[in-house]
Amino acid sequence: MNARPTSPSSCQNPQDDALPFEEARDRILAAVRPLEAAERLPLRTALGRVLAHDVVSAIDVPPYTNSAMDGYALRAADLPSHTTQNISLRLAGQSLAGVGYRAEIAPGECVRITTGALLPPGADTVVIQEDVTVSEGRVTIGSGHRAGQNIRLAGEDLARGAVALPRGHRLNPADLGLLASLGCPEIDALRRPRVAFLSTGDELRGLGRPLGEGEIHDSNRYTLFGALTRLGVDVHDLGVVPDRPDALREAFSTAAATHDVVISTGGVSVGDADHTREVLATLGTIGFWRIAIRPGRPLAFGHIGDTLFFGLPGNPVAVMVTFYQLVQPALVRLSGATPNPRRQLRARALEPMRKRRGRTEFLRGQIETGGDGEIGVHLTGAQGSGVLRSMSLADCFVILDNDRGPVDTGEWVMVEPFCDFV
Ligand SMILES: Nc1nc2c(c(=O)[nH]1)N[C@H]1C(S)=C(S)[C@@H](COP(=O)(O)OP(=O)(O)OC[C@H]3O[C@@H](n4cnc5c(N)ncnc54)[C@H](O)[C@@H]3O)O[C@H]1N2
Ligand code: MOO
Repeated sequence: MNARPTSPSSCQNPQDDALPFEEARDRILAAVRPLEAAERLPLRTALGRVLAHDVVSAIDVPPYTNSAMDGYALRAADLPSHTTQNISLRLAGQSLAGVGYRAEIAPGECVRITTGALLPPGADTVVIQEDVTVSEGRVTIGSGHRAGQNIRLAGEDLARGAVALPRGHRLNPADLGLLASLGCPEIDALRRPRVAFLSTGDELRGLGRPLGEGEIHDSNRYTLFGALTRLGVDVHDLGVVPDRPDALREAFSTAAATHDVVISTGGVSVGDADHTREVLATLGTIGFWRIAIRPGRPLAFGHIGDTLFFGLPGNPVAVMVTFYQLVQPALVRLSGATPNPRRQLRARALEPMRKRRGRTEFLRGQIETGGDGEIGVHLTGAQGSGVLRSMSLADCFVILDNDRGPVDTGEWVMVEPFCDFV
């Protein structure tokens, strides 16, 4: 019996060895061993770096009990006990930020205090200055105050000996401030993954040169540069390599010798000039090379020695989708960082969406929030895997899973907002 002919573009081909998306992602993650080497860095150069150890606070934060407002510090026991009664306290002195009032406040006394100033001994409550009248060295306070109000207790943000930030945390601007508040001038960070990337393709031209017939500008090295730089890895652009097996072999093996990860784009499909897979197979091992996703179906994942190799497809949006969905999680794991869960939200499709069953599709969309707070999503234009403009306009992926068919307006879909990872 003759074999049934299959369409080359079909993803439902029964002989198709394309891996389901989740399996591909899990297999890649399982192949990654996090880096362990650490280096000591001054605090200001540590932005975006991953902590090699827990940071334990050597002090209380705040370091002393202080006032949260400008006003008068007093004993709660002196506050009026009845709702209608006023009290009058003797103004004994002042406590300013940096110059505290050291004496004990006696019953019937209060002290002028500014925000952040040390709370004098004996005081446990602050009444804001707008709520008092001051005359001839006495302060009159009405009702409606609460014992302990407007006080920041020593150690209430962070007690001495507590873990301020855990190993694996990637430092953001707030963390730099937190570490500064603990008095840490430097931290131990994990070594950054060294990542090389290159383009393959004889049609590619650099920027600033006019295009000849059949030539295009190389955009993949720019999207990858941006995405890798944002991720905080150590980035090395190895340029464009010609579509020749010997040139690719030389480029891949040199890159693998000095990098933790090598990413190529182009040449992974079945065309006559697509040599990435065969070259990878001669230099190392291929884990798999076809995934049931769109865009990004041909993707050669493997190893050259200990180096992870990602042969991404050439189409510019396929590069971005496979990078964010498969490469980036692997790089986060390699860098020793605790991954942030990616939030997926349910949104109403604001237009029909084409979808073929049997593969996971990543469409480019924009989130809209209606007056009732309901989230909707529309597409940002043509969804071809070469159309970068619709990627550039997008603020989310619309993720249509394997078993889903075409989507009608008004149906629920899942969206992944870019703010979590792009
Ligand atoms: N007969 C088949 N043809 C194709 C299949 C298939 O299964 N059977 N798969 C298609 C899919 S899906 C994709 S994705 C592409 C992937 O092909 P390659 O990885 O071999 O990529 P190229 O052919 O080298 O390039 C594809 C496309 O992208 C442009 N490109 C490449 N590099 C860059 C770059 N650095 N900057 C901008 N644009 C780039 C290139 O000019 C092509 O237009 O294969 C399909 N074909
Ligand atoms: O799946 Mo390919 O990535 O359509 O372009």
